[in-house]
Amino acid sequence: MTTAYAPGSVTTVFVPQSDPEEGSLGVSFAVEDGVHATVKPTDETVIRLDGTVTSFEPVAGVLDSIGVTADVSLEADIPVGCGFGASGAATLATALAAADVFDLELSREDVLTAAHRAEVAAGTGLGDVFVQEQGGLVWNTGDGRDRTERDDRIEYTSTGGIATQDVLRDEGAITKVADAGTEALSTFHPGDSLQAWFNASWAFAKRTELPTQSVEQTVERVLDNDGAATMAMVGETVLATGVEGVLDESTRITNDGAHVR
Ligand SMILES: Nc1ncnc2c1ncn2[C@@H]1O[C@H](COP(=O)(O)OP(=O)(O)O)[C@@H](O)[C@H]1O
Ligand SMILES: CC(C)(COP(=O)(O)O)[C@@H](O)C(=O)O
Repeated sequence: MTTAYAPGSVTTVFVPQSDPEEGSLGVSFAVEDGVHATVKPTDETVIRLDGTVTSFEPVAGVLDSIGVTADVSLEADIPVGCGFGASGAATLATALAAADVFDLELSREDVLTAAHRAEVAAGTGLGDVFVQEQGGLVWNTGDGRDRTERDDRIEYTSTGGIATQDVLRDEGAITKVADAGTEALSTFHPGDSLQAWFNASWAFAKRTELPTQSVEQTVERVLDNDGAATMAMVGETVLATGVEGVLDESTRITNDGAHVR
């Protein structure tokens, strides 16, 4: 058996593209907490999340696409379904571990492409795995993907999940995301402070109408404490910078990409 790890990632702003092959436009960063996948060859695929058997469409899909069946044990340090890209991290870590344990002739690029296609096919992600593969702050504002290393501390509170599949299938929501996202991305400068970018991201998030009341109230609490905050796309999660001890949890941007352990 082989265990691989992929960091979670947070998307602040995104703009879906009509051809999903290269991923969406947007600004995301990888976080220290992620998903560990232990893969053992078996006759029939079984997927467990933190010890409980579960269906996990992109994980099952990536195994299918590379032509193997396996017992997959996922351990998540991040909440699943809350905008930390747990689906992408689980899929990428599973693909990396499977390529290793089955001794497949797959390059890292092949593994990444398989994980991305499985995420797109399941409707659970549009580009998270490209961020998780490399780590750091990763953006694509229309001129291709670019990356910088950062180690900002982030506070967050998750109050619930939002199924990414439901949002991506909602044409009205996606039109608002694309309009507001395109405008926000035109103001992105990689050297700017995270505080400035979170403020721009929150203006984007409000225009998408995705923030719930609980997200709005939590963002207000951060602003009242002189920090900046925004919503993780797509989950009922608030991310904050420039505050200490205001939200429940903390993590950091990580510059380490996914790897076999
Ligand atoms: N216990 C669970 N809670 C939430 N999602 C789960 C669970 N077990 C498996 N899943 C799967 O995890 C995936 C979550 O994907 P998504 O909504 O994109 O979340 P995230 O923002 O964490 O990537 C879905 O494919 C869902 O079926
Ligand atoms: C915004 C999103 C589609 C969301 O995904 P998740 O973190 O899985 O909720 C992301 O994958 C992206 O491509 O920018």
